[in-house]
Amino acid sequence: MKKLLIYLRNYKKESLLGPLFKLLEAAFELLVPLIIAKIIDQGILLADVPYILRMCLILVGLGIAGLASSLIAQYYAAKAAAGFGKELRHGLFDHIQGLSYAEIDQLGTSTLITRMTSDMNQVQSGVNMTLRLLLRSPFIVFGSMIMAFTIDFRVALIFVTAILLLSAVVFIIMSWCIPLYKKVQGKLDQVLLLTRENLTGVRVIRAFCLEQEELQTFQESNQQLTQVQKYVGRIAALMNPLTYIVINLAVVWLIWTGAVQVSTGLLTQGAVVALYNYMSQILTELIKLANLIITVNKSIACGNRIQDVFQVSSSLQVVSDSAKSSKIVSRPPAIEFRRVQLCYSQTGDCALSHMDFTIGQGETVGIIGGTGSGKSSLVHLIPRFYDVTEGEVLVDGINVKEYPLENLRQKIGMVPQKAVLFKGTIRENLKWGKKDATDQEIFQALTTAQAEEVVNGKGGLDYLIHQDGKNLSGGQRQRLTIARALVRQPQILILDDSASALDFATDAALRKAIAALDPRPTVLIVSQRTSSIQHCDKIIVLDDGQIAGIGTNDQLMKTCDIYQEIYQSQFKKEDALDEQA
Ligand SMILES: Nc1ncnc2c1ncn2[C@@H]1O[C@H](COP(=O)(O)OP(=O)(O)OP(=O)(O)O)[C@@H](O)[C@H]1O
Repeated sequence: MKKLLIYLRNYKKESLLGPLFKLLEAAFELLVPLIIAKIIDQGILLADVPYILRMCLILVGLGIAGLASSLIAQYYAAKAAAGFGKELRHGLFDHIQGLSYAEIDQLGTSTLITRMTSDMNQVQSGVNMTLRLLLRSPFIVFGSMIMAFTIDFRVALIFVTAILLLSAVVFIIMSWCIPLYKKVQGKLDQVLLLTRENLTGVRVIRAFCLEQEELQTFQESNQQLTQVQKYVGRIAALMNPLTYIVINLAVVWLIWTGAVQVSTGLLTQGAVVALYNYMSQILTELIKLANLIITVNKSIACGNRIQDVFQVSSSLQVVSDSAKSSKIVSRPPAIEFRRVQLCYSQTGDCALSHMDFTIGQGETVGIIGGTGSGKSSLVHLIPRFYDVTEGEVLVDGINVKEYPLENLRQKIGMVPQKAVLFKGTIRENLKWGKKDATDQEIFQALTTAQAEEVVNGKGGLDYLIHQDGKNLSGGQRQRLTIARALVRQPQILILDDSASALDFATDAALRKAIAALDPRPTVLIVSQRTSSIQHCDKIIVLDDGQIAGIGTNDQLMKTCDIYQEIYQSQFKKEDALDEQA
């Protein structure tokens, strides 16, 4: 958590002025009981009305000065906390963006969202409250005690006893609560995970009539969260009654001792009232301090969760110097896999092994294989979404690890399996491919992607896409994501099963348009359909993470059993469908 405080560096002035003005406010407050004592002992006792009025004016002055100091302190503390929150959020977001898929998979998106939102808010309010109360409350508590000592030594010992007892109560309750706050945030992660999965998968859940089961699972998770929250809440709720008991006993003891001292003439009535006021101030401040400690502890628990994310460093070792990556190699293969192995976890089986092949410049290569055979894993290695466990992946003759990440990814147009679009206009979405793309360039890409009619049908590039592209069909989304990748005119175009929602005719037209591009990119088409890849220059057949065959359609039909099986099963099906039609 301490390391996060670096994000306050641009708010040093505010972080200093906030607590200082709070101290000033506290100092004014500490003077009030003394003035009241004077009004009682001198003004009321001697019936000196002008003196009473003068003192009342001083009280009003102290009140106004205290209020002004408090407002200024709140302003600076809020400014520092909001600024801290903004910079920390920015820093965390930036850090997460730099992580590879492997770390993001390992952490999980739900917990990252909780850490970016709920944890972040908690840390921000912790900083705000700390700046306002961390100095003020102890200052009032010890200031009141010192003031009590200046009034009467024996009575002041009551203060010392009360403060020691109160500190013990606060300490015990806090040590009980702190570990539980972390647990609460963990349970919150689970609830968020379920919420997220249910909201994104709502159609599937309804299609399978699983609403009741999902509701049940959610209720169980929510119940667990509530139980931990209630348990912590009950312990934390002990704080106020216990502190009130201690303080009220101390007040009774104080009034008793004070009354005895007044009757023996050792203390004035005004002094007893002042001591009583100091005791009340201590009570108020200790309650604030206890709340501060609760908030700070929650913030520390949340801050540590954020810190944990910062501690996860990216496994992608990125080079910043582009000298090596820009060296000229004469007509190297566009892509080369050398003895590549990829294992997602150290213990589990490898998703890919013994991958050895080259893809020439401008070649169109199909990648086919059963479900889970490693097709997506293979193409993810090219833009370095994941790093190989063993071997090398080369682009234009250079190991992908030797490229600055941006240079490498600039070369590649990636169309992922899931067509993801963002809230915004079609134009904004397509400009993700190339920031300064003109409408003409966008329309060229749309034409190649067979998406021009989609855009025209929606009234043009200013059509507003809803979150996750919900107002578009699956096929429309796919065409737009293909166009987005084409806008940047990539050297390498990867279509990861991204034409699955297109009908055969559109799929064929798309392949034809891509083949006609000038300059012609190197194209990798991942597909489950033989019809989509059979005309490729080369086809790589994967089986259980290994290469089962490489060659053209004709070669593979003679040499690769797996390819023959896939081909025959699909063509029989398509023939049957044709007959039915
Ligand atoms: N992020 C990941 N973490 C752990 N294992 C993964 C991850 N992604 C894929 N795998 C595993 O790697 C293997 C290959 O998966 P991959 O997605 O590459 O297959 P695929 O051929 O593209 O499948 P499909 O055609 O169904 O999309 C599978 O066993 C899968 O469970």
